Amino acid sequence: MNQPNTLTRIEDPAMAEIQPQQAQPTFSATEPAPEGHRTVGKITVDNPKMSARDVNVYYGEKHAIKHVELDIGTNEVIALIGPSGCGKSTFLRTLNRMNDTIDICRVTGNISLDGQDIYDRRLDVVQLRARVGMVFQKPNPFPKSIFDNVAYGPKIHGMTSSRAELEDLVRWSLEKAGLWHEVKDRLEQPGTGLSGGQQQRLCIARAIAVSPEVILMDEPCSALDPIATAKIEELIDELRENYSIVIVTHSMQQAARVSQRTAYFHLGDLIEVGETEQIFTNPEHKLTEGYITGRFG
Ligand SMILES: Nc1ncnc2c1ncn2[C@@H]1O[C@H](COP(=O)(O)OP(=O)(O)OP(=O)(O)O)[C@@H](O)[C@H]1O
Repeated sequence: MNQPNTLTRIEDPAMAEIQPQQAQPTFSATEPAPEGHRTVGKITVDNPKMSARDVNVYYGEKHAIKHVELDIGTNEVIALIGPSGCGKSTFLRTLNRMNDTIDICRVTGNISLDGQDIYDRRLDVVQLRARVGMVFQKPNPFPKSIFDNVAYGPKIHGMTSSRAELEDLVRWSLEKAGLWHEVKDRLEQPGTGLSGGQQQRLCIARAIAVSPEVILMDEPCSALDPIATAKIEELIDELRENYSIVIVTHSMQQAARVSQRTAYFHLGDLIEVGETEQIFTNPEHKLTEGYITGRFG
């Protein structure tokens, strides 16, 4: 799908030569896309895990997400990028109904997980959030031991039938999150006593312990130093084998390192989506280009 062409068609070949220079969008970094704007690039994938169609989010009168259409592929990492306030986190939160917790927030449109409408009233939101887990910007371990942080979800969901099974699951999750060797001798100590990077990996272990299919990450490295960030990025790459991952990031380098597809948001519109390499080397839309070249944002 292409953006609406703002130019009149130029048939004269001599004129066509100057067309690229004239091909400026009618909108700027501070203006919303015009009514009827359509996302540039391919919003669909061959093997979607989740699909968002005509998704709108309102906070009271504020229209924060506008007619967004996007597939989340199976076993892919997709990065959501864009200037502050463009709606990345809002869109991310629609994917596991975290917005339900905000009174003034209203979501319209359709979001499905394996073809099932996640906004269906009969759907159990607790189950949904186990299938679509979330890792937040600031590591937020429970005020419990390292073991209990990970064991909590499996216990509530009745996932294990014996202490030994639970211990195996906790170990597996910590191994998957790349934390086991650092904590195996202090499982009974508080999770809050770990370093920031370790706490974030603990939160990832907690998310994967309940066997999610999708993991939403909202700027998971923004509170971490470069070494801890590198570990989380490696982990994201490994986790992709088993999960679909949607990551909001302010770091374009991070988006380029960890994701296969990138979606660029601007004032609530999904402006462009495509293969990460293409978005960063050859974006089609002027707004995407403006953002990735650092002209605004
Ligand atoms: N709880 C809320 N109540 C009212 N407005 C909100 C709320 N949360 C977000 N908004 C507004 O919705 C818009 C999108 O916000 P959102 O946090 O999704 O953007 P973002 O792209 O994730 O920004 P940032 O990169 O700064 O985190 C902004 O204008 C914001 O002020």
